[in-house]
Amino acid sequence: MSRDELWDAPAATEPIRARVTVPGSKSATNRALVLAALAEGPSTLYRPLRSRDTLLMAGALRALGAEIEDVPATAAGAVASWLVKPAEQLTGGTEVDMGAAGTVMRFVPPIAALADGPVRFDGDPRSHERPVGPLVDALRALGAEIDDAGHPGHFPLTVLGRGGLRGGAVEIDASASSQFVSALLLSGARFAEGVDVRHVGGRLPSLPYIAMAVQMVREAGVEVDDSEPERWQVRPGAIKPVTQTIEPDLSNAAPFLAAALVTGGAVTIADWPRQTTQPGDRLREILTLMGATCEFTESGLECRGSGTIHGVDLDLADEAELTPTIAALAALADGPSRLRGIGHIRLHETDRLAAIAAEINGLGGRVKELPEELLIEPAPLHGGVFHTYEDHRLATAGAVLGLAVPGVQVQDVATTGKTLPDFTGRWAALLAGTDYAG
Ligand SMILES: O=C(O)C1=C[C@@H](OP(=O)(O)O)[C@@H](O)[C@H](O)C1
Ligand SMILES: C=C(OP(=O)(O)O)C(=O)O
Repeated sequence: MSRDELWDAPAATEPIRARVTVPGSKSATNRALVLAALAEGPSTLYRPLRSRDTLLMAGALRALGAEIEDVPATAAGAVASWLVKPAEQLTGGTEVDMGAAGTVMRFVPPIAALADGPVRFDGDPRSHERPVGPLVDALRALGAEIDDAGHPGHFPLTVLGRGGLRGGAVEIDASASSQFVSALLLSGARFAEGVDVRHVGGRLPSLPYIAMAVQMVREAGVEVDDSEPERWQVRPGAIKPVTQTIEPDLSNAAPFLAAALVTGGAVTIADWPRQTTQPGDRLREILTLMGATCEFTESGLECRGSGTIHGVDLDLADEAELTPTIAALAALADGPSRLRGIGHIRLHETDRLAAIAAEINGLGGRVKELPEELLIEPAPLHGGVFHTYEDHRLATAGAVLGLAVPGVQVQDVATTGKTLPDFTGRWAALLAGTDYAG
């Protein structure tokens, strides 16, 4: 499918009633892959996400010497898995394609410092714009050698692996991306002195994702002290192999649950974890504020729409990747909304504040973009092309609007493959109320 291709987003003719199984969490899959590649023996990940971002992570770790075997699901009911065998010694003299995956861009350079030769990092044009400078500075302070002479503090760059890293105490301004902190925590046990990271600077976004890194590193037998706010101390030591099942991606559940609100229907997301560090868990609260009733059932989380969507005033700094879906719902609400604390998503796959405002307004909406917020007034919307800027979450937001607004055409819907394989097939099953057959 070419990037210019337009997908006719289906309008719903009746309330949607469906049960949806969303694929595994991108963030958990890529953290688990990293830890498995650094562990002292083989690990198994059940139900990993297989999408562009996780295949790029697997490719990066293979380039550094890890073996990753993809074991498909069987007709007899065994779930799909990835078997990861770490390398005896991480190998340099290689290149890593990062695509536009923030997790690959931030989590892999610290690993490359442990390799036995240079590792060159490059990716999609957007990877040259997304921030990495504070992580480069931190890695240098921890003993790494990095050649970023072409465009200091940006990709493409080369990490000159020396087979190990001193580590120790470091200050980092992670206000542009929490992934800088997660990156240091995931590899820190393998640095000679471990790592003692302090965030200094503006507001740190996406805190639940740092909590996810802390939890997964601890599950791998590593000692982490996070008792002080904005400071994380990782003790040096072995990373234990872990056998684990990856949770469904709750951020990717957002557009499917939104369909219940838009159509006054009921959507159940299968296997929603009762306890999780995923920021998407806050959807239960957010969608309730927007007028839905959300409750756990035997099969997962069910959200029922009332037929009316309420406007909301929300600080979304911790779960900012939900913004495109929430903004789409807000554009269809009965009153104005204010989405705050989201300035850093200008540095995501695209400038999301600018893109959301331009595309909803292109359909007749009234969205005002402030430096760190969106103000959204409901307005009668009409059909038209919804551009997506190689941003998977813009594409799914266009699909949500299309349920209520006939004639919405989503450009480059295939960009959803960054984190969600076969989105259009899953969306068709949602509208039909049938199980997604794959
Ligand atoms: O660590 C992670 O897995 C993520 C952290 C967040 O990044 P930022 O802190 O850059 O927003 C989030 O938006 C991204 O989708 C995944
Ligand atoms: C910001 C996102 O991704 P990345 O991991 O590339 O930062 C996202 O998935 O919304």
